[in-house]
Amino acid sequence: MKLCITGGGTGGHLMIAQALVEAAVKDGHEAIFIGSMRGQDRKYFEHHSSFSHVYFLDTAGVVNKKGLGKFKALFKIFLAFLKSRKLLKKHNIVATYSVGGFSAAPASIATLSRSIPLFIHEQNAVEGRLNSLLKPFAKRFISAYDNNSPIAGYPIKEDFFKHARVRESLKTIIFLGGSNGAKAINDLALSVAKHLKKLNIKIIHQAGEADFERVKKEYESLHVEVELYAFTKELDKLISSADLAVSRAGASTLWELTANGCPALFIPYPYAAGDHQYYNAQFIVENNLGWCERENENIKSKLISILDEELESKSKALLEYSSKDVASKMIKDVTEVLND
Ligand SMILES: CC(=O)N[C@H]1[C@@H](OP(=O)(O)OP(=O)(O)OC[C@H]2O[C@@H](n3ccc(=O)[nH]c3=O)[C@H](O)[C@@H]2O)O[C@H](CO)[C@@H](O)[C@@H]1O
Repeated sequence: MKLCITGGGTGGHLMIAQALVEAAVKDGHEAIFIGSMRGQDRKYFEHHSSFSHVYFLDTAGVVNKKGLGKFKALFKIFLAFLKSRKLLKKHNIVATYSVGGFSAAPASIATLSRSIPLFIHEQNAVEGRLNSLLKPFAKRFISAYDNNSPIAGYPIKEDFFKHARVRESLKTIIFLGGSNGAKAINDLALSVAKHLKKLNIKIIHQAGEADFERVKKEYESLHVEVELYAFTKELDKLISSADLAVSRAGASTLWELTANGCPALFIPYPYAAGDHQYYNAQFIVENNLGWCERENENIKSKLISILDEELESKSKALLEYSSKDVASKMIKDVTEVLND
C-alpha cells in the first residue's frame, strides 16, 4: 500500500506523522509526506525519516490572517492543492492520513478531489478548524478524546512505554515547553530553581530554541546546576529519568508523560485555538492523575505545594491509562477500509 501522510506545523502534529510512517513501513507499506516549507516540517523530515519521498509546499496558515494576507494564503493553498494532486497521481497513492495543521489542507483536499479515501487524526480535545471542515468527508476520524473513535488511545513512540516506570519519590523534575518551548514555563522554572536546589532535586529543562540563551545565563547567575536543552531528540529518556514534570498541555507531550507514568503539573498555553490545551488536560484532573493550573501569579506556590505530594498512586494510575500500538492499529485500519 502507498500512503500519503500530510500535515504538520508543530511537533505535536509531526510526531503523529512520524509514528504513522514508522508503523506503515514496519508493516511493509510505503509512505510519502506532504507538508509545508513553513513551521517545523522540514526540521523533522527533510533529512532523516522513513518516508520514501518528502515534499514541502509553499503554504502558510489562513486562520489568523485578515484581508489581503488571507487572500494570499488561500491562493498559495490553491497552488499547493494543484501540486498535491500531481504528487498523489505520480506516486499512485491509495489513501491519505492527515495529522492536521495548516500544512494538511492542500493534500487533504487534493485527496478528496481524486476520490482517494481520507483518514484524519485529531490530536486535541477541541477539534481543529481544518479537521472539523473535512471530517464529514473522511473515512475515519480518530481522536483519543472521542468515545466514538473507532480506535482508542493516542499514537506515541514505543520508547515512552519501554522506559515507563512507577515514580516513588521526587529526585528529578523536568520542565517542558512543547516543541517551541514556553517562556512562562521557563520563568516558572527559574523562579523555583534555588528552592529545588535546596531540596536536592535535580533539574532537567527543555527551554526551546528562542529562549535558550537567556535561560542558560539566568541559571548561571543563580548558581543552580541544570541539564538544559533547547530542543532534544532524547525526550523519551529525559522524561523517563524524571519523577515529576511541569509541562504545557500539548497533546503529544501529555500522552507521552502518561504512557511513561510521569505525573505532571500541566500549565496550558492560554492562546491555543479553542483553549484546547486546557481541555486536553481535563481527563488528568478528573481522574486524579495529576494537576492542571492556568498561568497566573499563584502558579509558583502551586508548584511548591505539589513537590510534597505523593507520586506513586498517580504514576501507577497513569501507566494503566494508555493504549499501546495505536499507530499500527491506525495503519491496519486503513488496509481494512481499503479491502472492504
Ligand atoms: C502552542 C500550540 O498550539 N501547541 C500545539 C502543538 O504543540 P507542540 O508541538 O508543542 O506539541 P506537543 O506537546 O503535542 O508535541 C511536542 C512533540 O515534540 C517532542 N519534543 C518536544 C521538545 C523537544 O525538545 N523534543 C521533542 O522531541 C515531544 O516529545 C512531542 O512529541 O501541537 C499539539 C498537537 O496538535 C497541540 O496540542 C498544542 O496545543
